[in-house]
Amino acid sequence: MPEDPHHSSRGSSDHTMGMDDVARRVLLPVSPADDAGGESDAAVIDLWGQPKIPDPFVWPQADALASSERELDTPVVDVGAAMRGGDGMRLAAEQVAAACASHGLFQVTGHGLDPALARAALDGAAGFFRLPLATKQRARRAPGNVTGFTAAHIDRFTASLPWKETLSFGHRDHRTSGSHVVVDYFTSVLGSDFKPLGAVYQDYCEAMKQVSLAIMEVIGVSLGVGRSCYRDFFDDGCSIMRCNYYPPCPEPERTLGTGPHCDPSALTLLLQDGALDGLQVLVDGEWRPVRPRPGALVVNIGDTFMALSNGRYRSCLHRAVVHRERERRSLAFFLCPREDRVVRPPPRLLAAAAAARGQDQEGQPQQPRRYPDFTWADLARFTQRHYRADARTLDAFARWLGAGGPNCAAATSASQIQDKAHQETV
Ligand SMILES: C=C1C[C@]23C[C@@]1(O)CC[C@H]2[C@]1(C)CCC[C@@](C)(C(=O)O)[C@H]1[C@@H]3C(=O)O
Ligand SMILES: O=C(O)CCC(=O)C(=O)O
Ligand SMILES: [Fe+2]
Repeated sequence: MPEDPHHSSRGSSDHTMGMDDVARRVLLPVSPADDAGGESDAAVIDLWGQPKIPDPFVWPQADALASSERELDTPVVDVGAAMRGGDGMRLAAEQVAAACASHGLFQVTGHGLDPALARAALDGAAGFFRLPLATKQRARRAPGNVTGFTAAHIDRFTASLPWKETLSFGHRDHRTSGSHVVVDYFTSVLGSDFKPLGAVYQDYCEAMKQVSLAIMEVIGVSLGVGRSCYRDFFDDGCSIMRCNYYPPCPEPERTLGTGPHCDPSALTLLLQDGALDGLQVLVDGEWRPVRPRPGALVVNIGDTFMALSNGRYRSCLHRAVVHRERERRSLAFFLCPREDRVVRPPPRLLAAAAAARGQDQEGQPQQPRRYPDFTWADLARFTQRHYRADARTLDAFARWLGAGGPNCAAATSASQIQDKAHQETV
């Protein structure tokens, strides 16, 4: 790491900073007017050593309610065996179909991710979040943009703040883009000292992209549209990589690291660090933990894929809790289509579904569509500018599009129907 993490610009350089000292300060806006957007002045609040969490971090009771002790039963899919075809693919497709039709989450092994690269990516995140706030702020997220560094999303929201820091950046395959976009991002916003860290994440993203495409082959088989249908759709996609850092929290039962939501993207590959759990999925009214399995990636369906499967595969409703004594890190790779690609279920999927219901001959040649056509650019804009991603993003987005979407003033008010606590503009 280019800067000495033990030297803090946060005024606490008189003690040695360890892992547990990372990022216990968040930015709080000076006045409500600062929330309107733009590069506002911000005050710094030190969370370290506070006996209680500041009010904006307190989540409404319903969201913070108890977690179940019962681990979620998730299939472990060997994607390496699936790629070899035959029984491996058949079994994988069955496992994926069952998980995605119920809660939308499964785990993957046989993915070929180099453990040394996984370790470098996790350690790189630990090192980054240990840096002085002023250094991290060089990558500060610009208003309306998903990429960059944020502390508790304080620049976007005023209530139900998540107890976390994040660093997000876009990825486009080196193969299709011809450039190393992640390396370029790190060097341009953080400086050339960060080129090696950028290279780690460039490699990590390339690996995650390949695993995602392999999973798309399995998903295609599981939905009866063949191996290449969804793989080809995402081949030239752009994705988002997010490093999540959850500091220890004095009142973990009153706040959340990441609130209840469905990922707006298509597919998420999550790497959890160590044995500390935090990710939970809502099943039959209970928040069930997904315990980290050594070497496995957690995979979940997002809203964009739910639309691409015409609602057959469920976007996974999940959240992340925090801990009193221990910090937690996770790396999320969000697979997204190319911004301008139209998201609509493949005709073969709609026809097969209609045939299964005996409607292919006359009357209704295709299964009715559950969601309108959209582009990832529009959904991304909706979640960054008009709506805080939650459990109902896709339906709210469909209503917003119905009211005119990005081109219509009325559409903005349509996006404001939701719960005030969850709806803030940037
Ligand atoms: C497109 C996106 C929006 C969020 C990041 C992501 O890339 C995918 C997941 C979304 C998010 C994590 C869902 C929970 C709420 C959120 C605000 C967060 O707590 O980080 C979401 C992200 C966002 O930055 O809007
Ligand atoms: O940290 C986790 O386990 C989950 C994070 C998450 O859901 C997200 O970043 O979208
Ligand atoms: Fe998520």
